[in-house]
Amino acid sequence: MATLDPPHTVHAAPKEITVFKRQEEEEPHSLVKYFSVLWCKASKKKHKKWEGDAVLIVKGKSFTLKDLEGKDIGRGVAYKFKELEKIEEGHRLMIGGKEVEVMGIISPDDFNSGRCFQCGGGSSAISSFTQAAKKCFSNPFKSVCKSSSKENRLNGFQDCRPRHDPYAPNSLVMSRPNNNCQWTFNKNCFPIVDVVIDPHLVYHLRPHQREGIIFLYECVMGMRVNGRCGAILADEMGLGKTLQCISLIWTLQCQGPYGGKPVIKKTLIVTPGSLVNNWKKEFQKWLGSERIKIFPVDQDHKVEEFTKSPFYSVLIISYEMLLRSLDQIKSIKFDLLICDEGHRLKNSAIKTTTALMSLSCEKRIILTGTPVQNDLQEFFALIDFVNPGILGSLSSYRKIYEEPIIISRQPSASEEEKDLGEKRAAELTCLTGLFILRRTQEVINKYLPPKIENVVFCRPGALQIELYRKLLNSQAVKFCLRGLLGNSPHLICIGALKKLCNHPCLLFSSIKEKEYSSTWDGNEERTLYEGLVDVFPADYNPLMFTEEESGKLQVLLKLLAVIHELRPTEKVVLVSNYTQTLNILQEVCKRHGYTYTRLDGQTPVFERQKIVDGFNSKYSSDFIFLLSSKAGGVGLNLIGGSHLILYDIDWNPATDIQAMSRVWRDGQKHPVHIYRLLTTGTIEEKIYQRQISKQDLSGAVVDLTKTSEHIQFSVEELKNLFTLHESSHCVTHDLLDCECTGDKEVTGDSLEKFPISRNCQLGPHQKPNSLKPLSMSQLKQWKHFSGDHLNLADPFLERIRENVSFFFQNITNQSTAI
Ligand SMILES: Nc1ncnc2c1ncn2[C@@H]1O[C@H](COP(=O)(O)OP(=O)(O)OP(=O)(O)O)[C@@H](O)[C@H]1O
Ligand SMILES: [Mg+2]
Repeated sequence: MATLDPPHTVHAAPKEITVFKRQEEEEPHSLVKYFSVLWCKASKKKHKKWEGDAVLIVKGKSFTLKDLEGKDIGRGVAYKFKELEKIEEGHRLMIGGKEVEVMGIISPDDFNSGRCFQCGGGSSAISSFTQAAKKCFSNPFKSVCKSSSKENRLNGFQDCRPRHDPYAPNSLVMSRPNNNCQWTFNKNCFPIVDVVIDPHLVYHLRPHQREGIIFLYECVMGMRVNGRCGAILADEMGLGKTLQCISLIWTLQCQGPYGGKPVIKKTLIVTPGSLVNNWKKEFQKWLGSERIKIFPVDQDHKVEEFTKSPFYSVLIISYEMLLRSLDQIKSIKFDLLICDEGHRLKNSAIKTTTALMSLSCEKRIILTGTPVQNDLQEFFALIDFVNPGILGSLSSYRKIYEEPIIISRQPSASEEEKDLGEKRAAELTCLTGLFILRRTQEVINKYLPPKIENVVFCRPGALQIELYRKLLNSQAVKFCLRGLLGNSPHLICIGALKKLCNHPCLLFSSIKEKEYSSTWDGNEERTLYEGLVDVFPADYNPLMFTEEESGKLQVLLKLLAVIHELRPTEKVVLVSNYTQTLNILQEVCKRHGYTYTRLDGQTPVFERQKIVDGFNSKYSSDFIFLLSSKAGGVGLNLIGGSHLILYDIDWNPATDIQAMSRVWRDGQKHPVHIYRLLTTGTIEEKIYQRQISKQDLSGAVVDLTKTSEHIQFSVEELKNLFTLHESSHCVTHDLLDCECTGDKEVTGDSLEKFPISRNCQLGPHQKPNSLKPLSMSQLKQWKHFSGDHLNLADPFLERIRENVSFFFQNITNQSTAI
């Protein structure tokens, strides 16, 4: 057995312990002890040059030395393990060629949570804060205000009063800074003045928004994590993150706790292009146009204008425009930075993130409706953006948090690994929870009208079935199922099936397009389309499509007709993921004389808000809003519509959820009806099942940027995808293990009684999330019945039943529904 260090004695003697390389000699059940130590390379010098802090872990005869970034810097097995047993504070030992001095004992709890790594590592701000807060603090007024200017200062602020009455009923008063904060931020010893939110705003605030404003205020004022001024407001969609920010900006721009001096002068709001005008509108809605001067950047209003004028205090700019005007933006001193839909900053390497990181502004807020904790790397990027360095370097974060957490989630993890991973996750949540706030939709449910959600399984038309069979018999599909051909041919097959489900004419157009194409891709696609044209009538013209050819289109038409008839003043949002499908839906609107408006990827950004406002206005004559979910999903308010029809389905549940929450939100006056149309027995059902199956959610990366190209399929899965179930009323119901035969209305418990929990990587410390996709077991709790069911209480469903094989329905806020 080799020894790493030959035994020798040094005067004043740290004891050398002989170490063996072999770890297996470790005693399995021996107690683990942890010590904080200083370490340096072994030398005989009297005055040591200590290299740094480290954590020593001793288990029986074996030990590991880790630096504060969590990296192993020494490990081995001790020969004289009695020495290890007796370690105490002040001891010096030689281990693994290093000399260590024991500074103290670390409790297993501090090790398991990872707290012991924080004191020298990235989270110093937090630990020094908690330590400082615990210490008895001398009043900064006493110590600092002895200067000769003290009296002048106090005189100057003698009649410093809060801007609004803090004692008025219902007033919303911000927390006063504690001594520690004053020490850092009130060096001039200004008297403390209450910061009170403008009663004009408070009047409108929901309780969760009041709390949200206090949270944001405390974060940006450095009151939650000492010296750090960042926050992430991750409230679910539609909870009014905009109003909370507007209230904060207005408050900080006029008031401050130190002598009443305003905290900020200029604010930068960066947002997706389609929401620039939405921000403008919200400012006007809540503050009118006089109180605060905002400057939305668009084609006619360039950043220079803002730079030159002292008049404006808030610059609203799109992410794209920000990159183009970065130099100008950098020359302006912003005191507050708000990144709306800030989930896009989850990648620290992308230009937008580096550009925003380069701004010197310390008070940074990310707004996002998407949960931030499902991917630990993305989580780090967001945290590091708002509070740079707070979790240490990326490499130490990986060692201390990410690795143990991921290891603990693997099926092969030992009890010890599971325990460590859980504790590290809990600690990470606890640290970051100081400046992340997420509330779920439930907090506003009671202010919203009922929501009636329906999943409608539409019978495919005869032509659709024939074409579907033929596609499944094609060479291309057979090759896919044998795992042959590279270049993702399955995506082409899936695409063709999805088009067919929407309408056969879409497939026809693709076939015709490819007929003349000579690329390799084209060849592949041709094998898929072989012989298909013969199935269509000889004189088939896709522009003259008939409505009976698509099961979903027939259902859609009947739905539109019944809505028009029974609710003549209500409007419909009609959503598809595809521009070509929207073209067909638009044509249908024309044919039937339905007035419509449309927003898709081609709609110029500056026109979007106009279109949205037009539709939401009570004077609008548009009956239908045609929306491309990918283009217009995020952030839009379409409360003018109270019926939302999802014509097709996306692999990513987040895209569909985004679209659905455009109408069921604050300001909606009518009960909301949501219809998700799926073609029975086809790939659409499979995609839906994939959306709701537990297995798919275990990774739970619910993210708008993930598309079907990122999804890997096994041959087994492809076989399932490429099967048509012609005899089933509803394959999804067949999979539910439900005893009913669909001939009577079956109802489980209401969905609201069923808390839904998302498997996020940080473990079970999150609250359930109401806007997450359903799971199979939750779907089983929905009312469900076949299309042949006798008494349908819902007049809308009654009208479409002829073309429908099965329904699922769930009602939220039931009291006044339908
Ligand atoms: N207290 C309130 N009273 C009435 N309406 C409100 C209130 N708060 C917000 N709203 C309205 O609710 C709608 C949704 O708000 P907002 O757009 O800020 O949501 P959000 O949290 O940003 O959602 P998303 O994540 O989808 O962007 C807006 O029309 C807004 O004016
Ligand atoms: Mg928003």
